[in-house]
Amino acid sequence: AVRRACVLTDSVFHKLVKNETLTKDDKSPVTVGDFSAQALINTIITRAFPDDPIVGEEDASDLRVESGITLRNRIVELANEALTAELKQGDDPAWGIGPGATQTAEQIMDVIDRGNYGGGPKGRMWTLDPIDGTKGFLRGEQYAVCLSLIVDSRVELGVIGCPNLPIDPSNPSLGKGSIFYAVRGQGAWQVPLTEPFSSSPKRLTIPAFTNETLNLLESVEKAHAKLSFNDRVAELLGITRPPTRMDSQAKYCSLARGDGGVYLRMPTGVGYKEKIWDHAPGSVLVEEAGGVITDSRGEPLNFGLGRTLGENFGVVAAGKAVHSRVLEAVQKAKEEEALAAQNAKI
Ligand SMILES: Nc1ncnc2c1ncn2[C@@H]1O[C@H](COP(=O)(O)O)[C@@H](OP(=O)(O)O)[C@H]1O
Ligand SMILES: [Mg+2]
Ligand SMILES: [Mg+2]
Ligand SMILES: [Mg+2]
Repeated sequence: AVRRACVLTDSVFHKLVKNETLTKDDKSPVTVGDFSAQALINTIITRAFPDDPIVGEEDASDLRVESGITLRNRIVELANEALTAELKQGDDPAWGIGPGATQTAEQIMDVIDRGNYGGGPKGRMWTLDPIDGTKGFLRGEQYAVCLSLIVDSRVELGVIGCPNLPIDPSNPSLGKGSIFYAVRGQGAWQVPLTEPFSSSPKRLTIPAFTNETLNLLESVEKAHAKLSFNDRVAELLGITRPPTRMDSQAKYCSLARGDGGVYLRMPTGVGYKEKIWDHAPGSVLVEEAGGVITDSRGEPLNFGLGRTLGENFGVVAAGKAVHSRVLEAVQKAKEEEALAAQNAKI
């Protein structure tokens, strides 16, 4: 499902025109690529696991009204193109894909809305972010197709497709496009996007870092994370390498294979709650690569609270040894901030 969605989103990027993007209520963008990829993946999950609910980022309400007709028609066309594309290794026609698997507009809208599940502490559920890092996607930079399976609040499986991420940053000639995946207890792995089943998977482990090699992975978008706080944490840790900024859960993939040493995402203070689909796949990937992921207090992320992670204390992910040092630096930077705020009041 993730491979097929990556092919879809990559082709949408090359065909995207200006009026194919909507601005959601929270001012964030969503494109025909996000909607059609959610239709595609929800179709496959629904056919393969009919009883499983899905917590998906997008919903079809804006497409069901008069003003959404042009966008809806385009999404139906793109979703059907992706659904009916020829079967590849690993595909099963029972999943509603392959030549002839066309759906009506009504079916496409309904299957997008299979992502409306509210989440919660008990039972099986999938999380889907059809395009994570939509802003990166629109810039032609990093984005990711992100899927996870949660059972009783615990992430058991994470799959992250990164069409624009170099396969090996130290060897650019290998090109771009990988799928990263982890099954709880079975390790973290990387396979090429083009041939995910016929190549031998590469096992990922977070390497040891020194102060000279350590660096931060952070958002490109200033509205998504408090980057000035990251700078102070880096300073406290004695980090000299500049941070690596990239959109999406490609940051978790980069962390899992050692391209960067710490993923730090602190709230910007506008009351935004982090969404479970933005962290569930990445969290199991990092843990299976030998890392630790918590909020900025050192508490585990709770995937059983609903569609969000609840009150926002940020996210800290790193290798085991580095993680405890980062938490200390984060506490120190928070204390400094509180002190400065107090002094400002006086
Ligand atoms: N104010 C905010 N604070 C933190 N995250 C935010 C935010 N507004 C939007 N986001 C989330 O940030 C995600 C992208 O993260 P990153 O900056 O790491 O690329 C978005 O995912 P989508 O692009 O799937 O909507 C969105 O869910
Ligand atoms: Mg979005
Ligand atoms: Mg997202
Ligand atoms: Mg998204």
